[in-house]
Amino acid sequence: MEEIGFLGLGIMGKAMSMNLLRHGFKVTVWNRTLSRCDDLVKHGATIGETPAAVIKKCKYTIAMLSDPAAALSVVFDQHGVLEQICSGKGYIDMSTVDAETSSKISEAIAAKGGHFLEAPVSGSKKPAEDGQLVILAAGEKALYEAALPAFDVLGKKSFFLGHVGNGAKMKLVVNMIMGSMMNAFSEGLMLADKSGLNPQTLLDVLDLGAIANPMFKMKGPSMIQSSYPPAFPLKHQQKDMRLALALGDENSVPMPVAAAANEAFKKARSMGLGDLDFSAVHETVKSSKGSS
Ligand SMILES: NC(=O)C1=CN([C@@H]2O[C@H](COP(=O)(O)OP(=O)(O)OC[C@H]3O[C@@H](n4cnc5c(N)ncnc54)[C@H](OP(=O)(O)O)[C@@H]3O)[C@@H](O)[C@H]2O)C=CC1
Ligand SMILES: O=CCCC(=O)O
Repeated sequence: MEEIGFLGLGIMGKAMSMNLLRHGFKVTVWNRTLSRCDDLVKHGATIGETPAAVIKKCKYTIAMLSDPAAALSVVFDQHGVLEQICSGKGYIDMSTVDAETSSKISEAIAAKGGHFLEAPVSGSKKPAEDGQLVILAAGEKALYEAALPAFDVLGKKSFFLGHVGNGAKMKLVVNMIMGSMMNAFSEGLMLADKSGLNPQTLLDVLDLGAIANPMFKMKGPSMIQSSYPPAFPLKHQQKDMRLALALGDENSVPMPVAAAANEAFKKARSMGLGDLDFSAVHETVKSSKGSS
């Protein structure tokens, strides 16, 4: 595969672009805070001064950005993707955004003769480092097939879900379920503790039963210690809950559990916990009245 551009070197983007470098891909990177490129340069990456410069140099460019506003800014703003995208060049946005944002980007890129694929991912920092992501792609099938050599390095499984928007929707449904589960898990840990049970024993019981899952196993011990090192920032989970609830509105789907979970994530953000891991929502349960 030709040289790959990579825009956005946060928790996920840094891990993913490092993985591409380790597997022999030539990678040109850009990040809004340019100093974040330094580590990648030490591992063989080249720096692009702007998103447009990266697009000009590379046949394919991946983006991994915070949210819809960031994804749109990198494409539409001065020195953005649109200034250099053209026929024969592909843009693959792996950020978690809503379908409308993906469609706006897709239409603008197509109008310039470029090619677009949305490909949000399931899996957090460690699966990104280990190339074990689940890739939820939608858009131009030919670009999906061209991207497979990179996707095979980045993930353990790739899905092609049809037209643009389906990848975004699938990702938001998955994260809505995950955010709702996290709140139930947090309340369960608190209930066990406050009713005189050992929360670690609860983790052991859960891990042997029908609801055993990697998230509980990985996050539980840290939550018991009130430790929330950011693998998936809470502010992004709350963004995903907000976008998922909007998707529910569009489709007249009642989602009272997700709405309650979103309120807890919003409360956590108001407590200044947005940059911690999304499991820090546990602090909102601990801070509730009567849980001194
Ligand atoms: N962390 C996780 O477990 C997972 C995250 N995701 C999704 O992946 C995306 C990235 O997540 P993650 O890496 O954790 O997030 P981070 O907050 O670690 O990184 C966000 C990236 O977006 C960039 N950015 C933010 N705002 C702008 C802007 N206005 N213009 C240009 N660049 C901007 C940041 O640049 P700068 O360094 O300058 O701030 C940084 O490169 C998000 O959509 C998230 O929902 C998906 C799966 C798992
Ligand atoms: O969007 C991030 C979700 C994190 C995960 O899938 O474990």
